[in-house]
Amino acid sequence: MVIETSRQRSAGYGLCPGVRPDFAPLARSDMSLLLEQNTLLHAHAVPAMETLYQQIINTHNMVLLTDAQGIILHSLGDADFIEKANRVALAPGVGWSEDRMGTNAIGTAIAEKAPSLVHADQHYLAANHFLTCSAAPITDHQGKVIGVLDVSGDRRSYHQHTMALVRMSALMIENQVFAATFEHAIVLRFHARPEFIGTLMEGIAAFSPGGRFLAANRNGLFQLGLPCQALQMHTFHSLFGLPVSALFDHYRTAAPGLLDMCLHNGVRVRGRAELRLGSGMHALTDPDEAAAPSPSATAQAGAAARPRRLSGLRYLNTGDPQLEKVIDKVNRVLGRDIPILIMGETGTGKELLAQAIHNDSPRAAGPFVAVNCASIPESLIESELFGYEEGAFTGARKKGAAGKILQANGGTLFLDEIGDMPVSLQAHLLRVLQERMVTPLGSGKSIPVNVELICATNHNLRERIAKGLFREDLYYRLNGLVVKLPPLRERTDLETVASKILSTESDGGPYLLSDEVLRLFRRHKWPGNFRQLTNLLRTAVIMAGDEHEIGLDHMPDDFLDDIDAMAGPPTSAQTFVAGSARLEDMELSAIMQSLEANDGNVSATARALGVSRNTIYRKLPHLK
Ligand SMILES: Nc1ncnc2c1ncn2[C@@H]1O[C@H](COP(=O)(O)OP(=O)(O)OP(=O)(O)O)[C@@H](O)[C@H]1O
Repeated sequence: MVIETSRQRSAGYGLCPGVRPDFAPLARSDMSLLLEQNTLLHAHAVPAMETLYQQIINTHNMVLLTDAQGIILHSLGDADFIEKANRVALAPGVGWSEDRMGTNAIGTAIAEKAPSLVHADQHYLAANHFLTCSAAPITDHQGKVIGVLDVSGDRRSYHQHTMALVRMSALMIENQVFAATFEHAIVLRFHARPEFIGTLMEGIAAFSPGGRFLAANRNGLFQLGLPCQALQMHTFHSLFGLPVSALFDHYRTAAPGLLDMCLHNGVRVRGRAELRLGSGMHALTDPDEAAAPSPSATAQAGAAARPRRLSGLRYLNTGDPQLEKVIDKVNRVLGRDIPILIMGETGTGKELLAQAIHNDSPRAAGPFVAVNCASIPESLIESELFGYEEGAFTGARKKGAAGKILQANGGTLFLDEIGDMPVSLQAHLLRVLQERMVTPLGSGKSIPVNVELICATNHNLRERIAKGLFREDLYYRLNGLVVKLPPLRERTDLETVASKILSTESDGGPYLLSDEVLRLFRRHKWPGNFRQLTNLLRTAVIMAGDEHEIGLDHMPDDFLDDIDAMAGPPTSAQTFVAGSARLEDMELSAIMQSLEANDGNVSATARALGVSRNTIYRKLPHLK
């Protein structure tokens, strides 16, 4: 059936079965250009072709790679089985599209976007009847054919397993091209059966650094079981049940095993992720690198694996004067072995700043190890930080474990929420910092360590000292440089920051905030600071879909509720002066009065007036 349809197409091209085919290859300069345009495909296909050729050596067959138009880019094998006059047929530069050669495995695989076997006289042109050919298309992450892998040989050499080998090799190339296409992305390899990870059967999915779904390979799509379009609305969290931050935590551990995840459809899968995010953090994107996760010409040129830094201090500087001062101070002490204490409310970016300091410091090539002192149970902090020897306590791992301090050796140790460290452990930490030696629990041996220390807290440490909850001597040991990160509500660069986050969340997509939303953002108190803003914008981008302006309709209800709850009664500056008879003015007057009667609560006002909350929000700016 496929052959028949192809033959009809061939006739439609005006080809005559008896005609001598045009085996003239491309000119050398055109060929170089073609190879350049297909660098990524060529680079990943050649090793797979060599492996494939090893399986069929001495069978009078050749392995061919073509571009998306069927022009041979690379060939392997000996053309001796072809009579002399036709030996050029399978050489680089010769085109095998259906419109030139009629029905043939390469051209037909491209036309049908499916593997194709064309044997002997199934070829449209009589001159090609001496061949038997098995071809499989190679597609990119969007399902577009980017090339064809083919095994062609003397028709007497036909073997039924050839097609399977070609398909497997094409899949291997596809997976490699897929993984290389996404730089600055999270690339997850997964399967319900852990032994299939790293094989052709694995699913591969790519996510933006903020966790937004970008693409999946064939097996990935199959396992996820959702149409491509639906997947575009998903995030790492919604598909695999884990927030992206859990990935970072997982890969910060000393010997991370496979991830254990639950797909959105309840199937348990295991996986391994590569975090190709420069040096590990993901929230900030430089405008000129904003579109990085999407496959680009540079990726095609083979630049895929080059790591790029997006998390240095300069990327944090988005124009807020308070923050600029912080960055300036930090820059002065970089690499000078002065401990830095970062103060700031939750979500103000303390950890992000710590990571940026590390990335800009001379220790950037060393590890960055973060420990959240508030989230580890008190009984475990000691072993977590200092490590333990075999048999140090019940439940200890057989071979003991290196603590976080040792893991950070040569790099930076970030102690988050240091104010919550139990007093009993503070003396131990102080000793380590002073002596620069760690003694794992249960061990008599001290090990020298060399770490740069950054601590963070959202407590007032002086108050804690006064209450006997924090040791004064440790405080003085930690506060070489104290910097305070401003809360979001005090920052003057809210708009810039929001558009950076939008750019990350939408992989550089052109999302903008509407004026109404911006006004709301400026009024909001942002108790969760950047964490809250990032989550909000992530949802808003999904809600906005193809609309590129984020409006009130894309704001989650709980955010609007928060705004309601925080709004006080309107100020006198907002009081409307009645007197004009315009309908619009009367409307505003009614809203104003109702707002006053409801203590500024927008929901109650909307209910009282029988309109939506969005309508009230839209009118608010006109109440001045
Ligand atoms: N300047 C920023 N621009 C964009 N996103 C940011 C910025 N600062 C922080 N974030 C994001 O906000 C979230 C919280 O940041 P981070 O963990 O660094 O804050 P934190 O102050 O350490 O919070 P906590 O005190 O709760 O541990 C993260 O998702 C981070 O990527």
